[in-house]
Amino acid sequence: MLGHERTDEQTAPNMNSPILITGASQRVGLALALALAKAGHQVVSASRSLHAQAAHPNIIQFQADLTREADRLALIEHLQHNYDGLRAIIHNASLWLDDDLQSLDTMFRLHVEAPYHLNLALGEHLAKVEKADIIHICDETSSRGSKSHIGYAATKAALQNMVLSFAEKYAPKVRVNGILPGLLILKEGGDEQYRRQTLKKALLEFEPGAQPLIEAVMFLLQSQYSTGSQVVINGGRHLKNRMT
Ligand SMILES: NC(=O)C1=CN([C@@H]2O[C@H](COP(=O)(O)OP(=O)(O)OC[C@H]3O[C@@H](n4cnc5c(N)ncnc54)[C@H](OP(=O)(O)O)[C@@H]3O)[C@@H](O)[C@H]2O)C=CC1
Ligand SMILES: Nc1nc2c(c(=O)[nH]1)N=C([C@H](O)[C@@H](O)CO)CN2
Repeated sequence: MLGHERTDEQTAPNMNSPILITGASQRVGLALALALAKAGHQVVSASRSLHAQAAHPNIIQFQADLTREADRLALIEHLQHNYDGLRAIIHNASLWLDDDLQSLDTMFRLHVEAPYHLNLALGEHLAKVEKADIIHICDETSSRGSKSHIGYAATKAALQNMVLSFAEKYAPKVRVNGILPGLLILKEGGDEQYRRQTLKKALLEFEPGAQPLIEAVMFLLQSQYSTGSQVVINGGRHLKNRMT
């Protein structure tokens, strides 16, 4: 289901090869979709919910639960039948769930199965565009694990590993890279103690918001010589409190 149809009088910028962003109904993904739209890109945003704030002439919202194969197939068909190609796919959709078997299954479907399925199905559509990119939004936690979010860190590690495989599979027409954030935006409603503890985990002790990720995406979209790479944006967290 489309949430925001462009009216005819609106200029159709680059309508024939949009950027697909998964999980752009809120927070980082929404800010990224708006930044890309304002930069002149046509954006298709796929999330379970539609968001009024994502209403922009360059943004088409497509309602999909990406843990469901049927929804992914509908999204793939929409992209293949309505556009000449794809400029990029940005796998941002994610759930940061506490550990239990059901949550692990859900996060595997969202962080691993969905990007795997969409990348395999849309590789040829990407290759139709002069310069095409796939960007996996991972998490720098994967490099060290997380005792409080074991399933989340493991599934994000799998997402990070797929950067390597798809970079080799799709070179040279499609570039595939990962972005590894540390803290970006804290969850709403968290307590002050958690906030202070989290900020202190990095050398740069502040909550940066979506901007570092937007900047990393803009870099990768214009980069001519990056594939199979990881862009880390973690405020120096890997250097804090080292056993020197
Ligand atoms: N926030 C942070 O500090 C950090 C974030 N990251 C990563 O950055 C990215 C953005 O983070 P953030 O904005 O906080 O993420 P949020 O958890 O706030 O939002 C995730 C997005 O994914 C979508 N989503 C969730 N489940 C599904 C589903 N089944 N199908 C389709 N879409 C789904 C949500 O939309 P809807 O519910 O409408 O489906 C939402 O738009 C994520 O990949 C996250 O893992 C990494 C490190 C730190
Ligand atoms: N999908 C999400 N992934 C992550 C989130 C989030 O809100 N949604 N939040 C974090 C934390 O902010 C963490 O980086 C610091 O505690 C990690 N991933």
